[in-house]
Amino acid sequence: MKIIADENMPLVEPLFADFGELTRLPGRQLSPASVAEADVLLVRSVTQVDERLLSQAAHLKFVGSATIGTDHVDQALLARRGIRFASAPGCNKISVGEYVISALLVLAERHQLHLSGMTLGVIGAGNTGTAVAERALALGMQVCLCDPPLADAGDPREFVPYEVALCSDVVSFHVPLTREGPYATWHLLDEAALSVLDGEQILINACRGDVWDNQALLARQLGADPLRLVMDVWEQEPDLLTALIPHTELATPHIAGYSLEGKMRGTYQIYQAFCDWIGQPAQQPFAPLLPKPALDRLALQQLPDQDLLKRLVHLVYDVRRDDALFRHGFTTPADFDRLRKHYPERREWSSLHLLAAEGREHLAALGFSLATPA
Ligand SMILES: NC(=O)C1=CN([C@@H]2O[C@H](COP(=O)(O)OP(=O)(O)OC[C@H]3O[C@@H](n4cnc5c(N)ncnc54)[C@H](O)[C@@H]3O)[C@@H](O)[C@H]2O)C=CC1
Ligand SMILES: O=C(O)C(=O)[C@H](O)COP(=O)(O)O
Repeated sequence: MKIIADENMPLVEPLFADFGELTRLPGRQLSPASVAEADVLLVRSVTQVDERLLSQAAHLKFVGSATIGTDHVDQALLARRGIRFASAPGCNKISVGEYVISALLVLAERHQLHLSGMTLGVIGAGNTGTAVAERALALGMQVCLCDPPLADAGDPREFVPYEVALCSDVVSFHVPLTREGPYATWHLLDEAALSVLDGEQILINACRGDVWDNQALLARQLGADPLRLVMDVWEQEPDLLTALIPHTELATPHIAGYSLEGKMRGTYQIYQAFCDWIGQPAQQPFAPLLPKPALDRLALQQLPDQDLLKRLVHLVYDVRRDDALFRHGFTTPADFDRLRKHYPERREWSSLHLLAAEGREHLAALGFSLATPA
């Protein structure tokens, strides 16, 4: 079996080498010729899996994308050609949740805001949106959810219309990119939506760049009442509207989901789907594949208040690191891909085991691991 895999996927060798001949290639440069002989294709979000790419791939039987988003894959084409497709739903939802909370803690300090009591509108209440909502609730924020598809499908949670969610102090977007249908998300934040916002509001995009009209946003930022923006994703990555960057509070190169755990879970979920497809049990367990974190144990001597929580969160992951790397290291589209390829290790909060006498439920609700006294 010939397996072609994106060079930026972790764990491919230990999980897939036994199944055939493995070739690793840069995902953005995959061409019809390079995948022509493939039986199995393993990609990330930068590879457009479409008619053109698969035009010579006569033997292809399985495509796996180690990502949550699937807008880069023509799934109807794969179905027509009888090619099995698997993505990795939820694989990096914790990473996205932690990115958003780190960003909120940074902005709260910068603008002297008290998160507890502030309102958060979550647009898209699936895996990542829920991960954000749960952590924000644990910080005392008032959360409202906007998700018309789930509301229409009878999800028992309470939902508000988009216009209502847009009035929140913080509005965080977690929708898939869709261009058609009643719930299309392309340019969900357009000139009209921007016109109802005021400059005190914080807007976060950690889903897909095209969900926000970047030109309309730049026009808004150049006016008298700019918004407080946190942008992880951009229209036309990696060739983005660079003029926007100086008008953001935090800017990063599409790494919200890049915790080590999140990336590894993505490959692992594809491995599970692949094993299921070939009718074999997934032999390898996930936990032993994760390396030990540099910092894994800490004892707390006081109740974890907002300030201590902020310090704990930023001990594990501080979004300002990624913002600084991006602001200083990004000039050309190639830099965008380089920063992503050489992304420094980042662990999830659960990698830190806290020994705490008080506030254990609160720490657990945020996603830290609790250590048991020796
Ligand atoms: N920046 C990054 O690194 C990452 C970005 N993503 C992006 O985030 C997106 C969301 O991820 P998940 O939450 O895991 O997906 P999900 O599929 O679990 O949830 C998406 C939710 O959005 C809702 N939705 C769809 N159209 C909507 C609309 N017009 N208005 C409001 N809600 C709408 C859906 O009903 C669904 O509940 C992914 O599709 C992916 O594109 C995901 C992971 C990492
Ligand atoms: O999972 C998703 O969806 C994402 O957006 C990924 O985190 C993006 O990572 P790459 O696939 O572009 O490496």
